[in-house]
Amino acid sequence: MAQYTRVSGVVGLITLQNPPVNALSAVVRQGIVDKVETALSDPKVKSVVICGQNGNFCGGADIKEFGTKMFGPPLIPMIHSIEAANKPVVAAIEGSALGGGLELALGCHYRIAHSKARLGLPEVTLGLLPAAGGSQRLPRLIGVPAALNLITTGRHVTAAEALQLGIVDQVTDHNTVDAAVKFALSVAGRSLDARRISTYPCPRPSDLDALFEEVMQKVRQSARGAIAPVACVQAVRAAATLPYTQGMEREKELMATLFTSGQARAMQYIFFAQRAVGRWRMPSGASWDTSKPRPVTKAAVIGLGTMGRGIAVALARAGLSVVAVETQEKQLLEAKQAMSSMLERGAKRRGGVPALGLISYSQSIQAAADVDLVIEAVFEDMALKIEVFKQLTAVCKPGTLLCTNTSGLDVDQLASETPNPELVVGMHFFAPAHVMNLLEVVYGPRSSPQAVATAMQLGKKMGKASVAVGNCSGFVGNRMLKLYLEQASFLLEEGATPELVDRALEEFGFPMGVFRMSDLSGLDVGWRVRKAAGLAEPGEASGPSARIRKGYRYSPIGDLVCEQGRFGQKTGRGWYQYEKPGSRVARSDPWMHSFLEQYRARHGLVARSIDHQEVLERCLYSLINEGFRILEDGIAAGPEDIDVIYVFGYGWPRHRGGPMFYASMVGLAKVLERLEHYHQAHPDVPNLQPCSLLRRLVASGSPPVHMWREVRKKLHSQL
Ligand SMILES: CCCCCC/C=C/CC(=O)SCCNC(=O)CCNC(=O)[C@H](O)C(C)(C)COP(=O)(O)OP(=O)(O)OC[C@H]1O[C@@H](n2cnc3c(N)ncnc32)[C@H](O)[C@@H]1OP(=O)(O)O
Repeated sequence: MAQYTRVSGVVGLITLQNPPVNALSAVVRQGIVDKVETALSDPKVKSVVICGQNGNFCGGADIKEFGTKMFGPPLIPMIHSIEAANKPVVAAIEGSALGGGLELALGCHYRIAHSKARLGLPEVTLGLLPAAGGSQRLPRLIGVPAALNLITTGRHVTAAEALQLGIVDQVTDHNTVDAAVKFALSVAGRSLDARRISTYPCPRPSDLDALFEEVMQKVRQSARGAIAPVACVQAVRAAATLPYTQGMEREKELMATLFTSGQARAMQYIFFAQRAVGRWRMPSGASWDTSKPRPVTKAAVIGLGTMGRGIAVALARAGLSVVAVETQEKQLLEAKQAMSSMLERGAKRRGGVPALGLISYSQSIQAAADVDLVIEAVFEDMALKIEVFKQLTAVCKPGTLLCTNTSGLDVDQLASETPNPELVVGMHFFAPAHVMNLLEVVYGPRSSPQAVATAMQLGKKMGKASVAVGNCSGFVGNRMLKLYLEQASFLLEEGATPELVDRALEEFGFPMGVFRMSDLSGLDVGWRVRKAAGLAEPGEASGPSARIRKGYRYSPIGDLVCEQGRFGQKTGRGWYQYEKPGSRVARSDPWMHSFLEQYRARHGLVARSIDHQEVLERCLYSLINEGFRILEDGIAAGPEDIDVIYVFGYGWPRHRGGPMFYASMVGLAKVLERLEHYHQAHPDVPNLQPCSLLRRLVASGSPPVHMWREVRKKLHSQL
């Protein structure tokens, strides 16, 4: 709803009231329509200010209303009537003005923003476009190139940038509503002819066609099959080439296609999933609302390899004091230099001052004596980590939380080596840790809820989607990835090439196919893990037994490639060839093709034709099947947790909503049928056997994702 008061005698003040972000729900829209009418018809009122309750202007349309029958006055005529008003209307922007919120402000005649406010048209991130006139007004106000940038990326701008771009008229450090009221008094009675953005001609750059062609090409490339960014470009083009009313028609037409699309549903699902994972729950019943995090102002990072450096930088950027420890002098100096330039580059890109002063460097673990929390980031070796934890236990003040950055080692085992296992949690960061926005917080049976709450809050503070997961080999992300990688190798044995597999996955929307991705991360990493697990065996054994380990089908192809010293980009050779070690452009490698032919010949395998559909079904459905097992085991609390992990950490295309949401879109019965089919064709691959939770869901009529938890609960109660 909206509240109306008269202030300073002649200013009508309309306050949007819909906590927490004043989203434009039906009642809020009705409130605005009514209160604007009241203000305009009150002869005492000379000008109007629109603001939001609790220091937040407006977070846009109410996303919860999408996909339901819409009631209440529509946004477009509501904004038009504000713009057409014969009294000046000033938007007082505090907190955020996003999506429909900014569109509402663009319908006002003036905009005053607080210096800490954020503005943007993020509809593209929800699979939509700014369809309440935003795609038509913004280019008229700030020009086509700047509007294209904001609308196609959905990025939020600061008040300072908004002022520079011309989106707002004034920025204040003081009370924004007071400033807006003062401003409204100063413009009362002035002509509004030059203040209605919809009447502005759209500035047309001379090379309009070339500009749109270039932007469209760029957008198509980065959108990877997402339709909203393309529609955003088309809508801005309409603003630049058509009169306003026709542009609005085009905006409406484009929005109609997006609004009901599966992509919009997927992206809106991820929006809410990202927030839902913050409401974590452990199998013990402990949860986010009953567990209070501890304050953390000072943290230590032990080990300054690639991961440790990224973690320390991310902590400093979040405003924490960081003690960075590396025992080797040479490595410490190198790390210091690298971390300083990471901070400087980041500050240059984002604006602001690099947080160099927040990090102190030391060769001694003693420096961690007074910190609130330690993140150990030494080499992935259990014995080494146990030793470091022993030292930390001796050095740190009582109650210090001990976190291990590991991508798969047993957090419980490590915890059991310390006198206070309740203080131990895993923090699985993704490389590069100062860039990637995902964190798996791994709890063991003895981790205290407070330790989990603290790690989750710290992750959030670092700007990462943080997901609490149980302890098991590979946790959630890597446990599922293992099956995806395994199927990709089997496909090579059966006749595919790395190029074919990668093309299918990239057309699906992954930024990189599995083989290009493996080349980037380094093939030796997985090889080391397989050797440690007793899977990788040296040599070129042939015959069926050479492809069986522990009774199941195993593909040694990756091990053989590593035996050739081909570790991916860093050695200039992997599944592809590169111009030189460290180069990034993957080129098809004839060596690999003849290696695969020889391999198949040696093992008596006959290559067959494999299409994209099979690649997707085998790689993705096996990964999804493991996702169901993870749910069944209670390692992830719900499908949203898995989907957030995959979208934020593994490049799963956001417009497909994450693997579990994707499975529901494909149809659980279809996923089950295809898994059964592939399991029959490959009985030596037990992982293809459909998981019982999937069967149970199909038997329950394939309920939507948000109801899966109920089915799982019933399944558990019957066990
Ligand atoms: C066919 C024609 C139809 C025309 C339809 C017109 C379309 C208009 C386009 C739009 O306006 S689409 C919406 C655009 N707005 C956004 O994308 C903003 C989304 N929100 C955010 O980015 C953030 O929430 C925030 C505003 C920056 C605040 O961030 P903060 O970290 O402070 O809080 P959160 O935890 O994110 O959110 C708190 C709480 O509020 C819920 N919420 C936020 N925004 C909306 C919204 N626009 N609609 C409904 N609910 C919203 C959020 O889900 C959280 O609640 P929860 O219960 O914890 O999930």
